Amino acid sequence: MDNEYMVEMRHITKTFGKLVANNDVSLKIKKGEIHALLGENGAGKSTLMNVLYGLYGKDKGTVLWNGQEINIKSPDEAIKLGIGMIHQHFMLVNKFSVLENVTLGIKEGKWIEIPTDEIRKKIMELSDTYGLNIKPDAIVENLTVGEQQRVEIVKALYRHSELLIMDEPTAVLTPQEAKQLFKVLYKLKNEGKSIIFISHKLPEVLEICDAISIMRDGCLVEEMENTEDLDEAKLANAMVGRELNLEVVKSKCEPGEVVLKLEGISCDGINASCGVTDFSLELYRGEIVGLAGVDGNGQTDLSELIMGLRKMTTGKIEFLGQDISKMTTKQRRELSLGYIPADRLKSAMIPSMSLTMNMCINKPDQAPFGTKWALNQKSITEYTERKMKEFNVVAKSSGEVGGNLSGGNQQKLVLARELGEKVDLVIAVYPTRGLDIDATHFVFDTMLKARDEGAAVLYISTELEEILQLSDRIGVLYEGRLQGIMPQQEAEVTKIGLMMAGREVEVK
Ligand SMILES: Nc1ncnc2c1ncn2[C@@H]1O[C@H](COP(=O)(O)OP(=O)(O)OP(=O)(O)O)[C@@H](O)[C@H]1O
Repeated sequence: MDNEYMVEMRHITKTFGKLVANNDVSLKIKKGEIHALLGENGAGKSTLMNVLYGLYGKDKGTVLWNGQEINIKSPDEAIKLGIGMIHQHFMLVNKFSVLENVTLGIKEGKWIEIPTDEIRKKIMELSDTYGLNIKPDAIVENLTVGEQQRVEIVKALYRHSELLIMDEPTAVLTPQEAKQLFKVLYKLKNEGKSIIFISHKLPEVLEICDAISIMRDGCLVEEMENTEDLDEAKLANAMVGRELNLEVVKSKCEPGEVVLKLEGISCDGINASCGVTDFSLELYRGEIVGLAGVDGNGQTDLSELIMGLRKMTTGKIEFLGQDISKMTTKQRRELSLGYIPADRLKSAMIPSMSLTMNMCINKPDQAPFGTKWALNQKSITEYTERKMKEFNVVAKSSGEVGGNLSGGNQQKLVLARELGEKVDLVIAVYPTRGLDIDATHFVFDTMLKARDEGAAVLYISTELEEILQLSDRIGVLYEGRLQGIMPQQEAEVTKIGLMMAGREVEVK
């Protein structure tokens, strides 16, 4: 008999030592539906999906695929069944072509040579059918993040996936790319395929999902159909189990002296990035300057240039009146500034190291962490545990490795390290990416607190809503240039939108 459900997970329990990441969770996914899996950071969503995909073994429970009980022991087995998973951090080999990535790991029967022409044809067919716009011979590192995600989709479809698990697929996409992705998802759904959609962005969940399951503290607490009367507040409250205050309260901006002065700074792009061209900006004490822009317009280049991680080809950088243009990154790090880089797992922390080591990583030779001769483990642990409490970092212990924390807790640890002491300057790039509502508001509060204590904050984000809520002045970055800057009161969404698309708009 044909089964209504593509997959049923029954009473799944998964523990990591004493931590119960999934506690008796039951989840049913119908054929031909987009099913949202929601929950705060650390609620257990990724763990449940990793169990389904065979990355983690379960302690208890059963999984049914098309009504048949199965026991998936590896991703290979999951893929063979028709389960595809697209992780937040893509699993592509950057130096390889799309075609090479698609075929990676496939054993084509008895073929000695891979039938390249056939595969190329098939990729082009899939790309056409689903409007993915993917060229089989393009090299992955030259593709935008949106294109790389579409390569992941092609890869899954090439392997005949019937169920696609997508872990925060829009976190790295521009609004336009997200819309394009939704079209692909609708098409897949209309063909009877199912999608599990993990997201922290409630408007898009309400826009595209048919059903919603909510996890909290490892348990599945609610399942609902996406009906007319459902709204963001209801979802948010169900996720956290209490009424949330989502208001951003800001004191009046009273700018002081210039903290950071960027005078015509430039750097070349690397890989697919556009670099920075002749960028000038003064940042004052006690203000937040929000820098809006579509991803890939030089955001990372700019922040890395300020931090001395990139070679400056023109210009001058002053910090509190001192020319720091020639300083090394280590010397800049010793100034009173906090830097939150865009890529949490690659640039902000070392996932395989403990939280204590991640806490002292920038200044291991300084108090309270140690001297140039030795680390003071006791003092590092005490400091880390105190800051973890202050910044609500939830982890088994300070000895836990960073990679085992949920995204929100990783980011809170980075904030605790960078803004745990009073600073004069904050450079934050996409600081809320992948964070749940509560953690996002924690980031907002931390930024506003730094501003109120006299820091100048450069807040770089692709989320216009956030920029409008937090900033005192708003600039737009387009192809590595400052397209314009205006006081928050004069910022209109349409005006900024046009500037983000590279249009010249008059600003006072
Ligand atoms: N490999 C692991 N070893 C130890 N603990 C882990 C491991 N993976 C996850 N955890 C823990 O299990 C809990 C659930 O984490 P999980 O990543 O499933 O949450 P999530 O809901 O996906 O969060 P996010 O929205 O931040 O991605 C967290 O407390 C996390 O620290």
